Amino acid sequence: MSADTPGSSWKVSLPCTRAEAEAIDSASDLVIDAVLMTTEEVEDDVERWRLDAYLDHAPDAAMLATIHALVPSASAHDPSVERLDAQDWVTLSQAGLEPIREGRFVVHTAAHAVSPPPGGRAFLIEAGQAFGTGHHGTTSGCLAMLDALAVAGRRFEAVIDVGTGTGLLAFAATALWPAARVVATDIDPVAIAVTHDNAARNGVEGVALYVADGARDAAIDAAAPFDLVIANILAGPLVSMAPELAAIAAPDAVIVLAGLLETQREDVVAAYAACGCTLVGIDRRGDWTVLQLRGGATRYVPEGPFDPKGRDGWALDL
Ligand SMILES: C[S@@+](CC[C@H](N)C(=O)[O-])C[C@H]1O[C@@H](n2cnc3c(N)ncnc32)[C@H](O)[C@@H]1O
Repeated sequence: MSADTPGSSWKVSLPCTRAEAEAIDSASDLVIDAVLMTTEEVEDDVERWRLDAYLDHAPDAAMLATIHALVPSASAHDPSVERLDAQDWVTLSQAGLEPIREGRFVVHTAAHAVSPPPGGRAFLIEAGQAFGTGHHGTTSGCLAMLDALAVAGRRFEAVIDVGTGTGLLAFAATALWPAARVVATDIDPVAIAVTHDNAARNGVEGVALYVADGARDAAIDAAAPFDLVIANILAGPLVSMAPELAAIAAPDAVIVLAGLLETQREDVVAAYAACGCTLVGIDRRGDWTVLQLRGGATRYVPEGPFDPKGRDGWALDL
């Protein structure tokens, strides 16, 4: 869909559950001719979310059915369809995205440009085809954890951000540890293209970008080991990737994991413990939990064949 055509646009809205919103936000294979935005409608009621689909054409019955199919819990609701006259739908879809501040970082859209705090760093990240504007607790929790590591005086030489989305966490790593080699990967080629554009837009240089499923990739192997491994994906893929992420971690590496609910923490921690990693810290953001682990004293060597179970992520019942 052309993202830069001002003029009439349409908004289709339906209620949804948090699980549906997370699935939509995280889906890497969703093909739909609309920009999808999910919003928590009622603070303190995690189940009441809303899906807004922005289109640059009037939705036909097939498009309405496609949008409806994304939120089965709303099967009894008629979608609200609103025509937004002579406005730029991209700006509209981002109108609610206020800048977020986390540690020394501020993340903003062009519609809400802000200056960085003193000694801080601002990143311009537009909402669009990749996940990671900083508004989600998993991303902001990772930003906070990275900032806290720097405040504590930790230094890293080689950093990898697996499942980079918009590239934001990789960019934060380059700001905190300018001398580090930084690698950012995603299974979704669109996310890597978005990260490439975001790097240019933010003057970030030197981040090596790879399209890869997890860490089983020759280019990642060649760049390993990493003394900081970041992965904000989802609990299912994180569990299934434990051996490969542990294997690319240097001895005593810091591993930051997010995308898991607090209720999934035990399963994720157990999967990494089986690969020699120890839990050293957590940051709770509502129902979401960010983990900080330490890699084993020696580099982990995976046993057995690669097990892709759980790669579908959000559908996995942990
Ligand atoms: C929840 S988003 C996080 C994006 C960003 N890192 C952030 O913190 O905002 C998860 C990202 O992981 C990517 N992803 C999902 N499965 C993956 C896999 N098996 N290997 C690599 N990336 C994956 C998705 O395409 C998506 O961009």
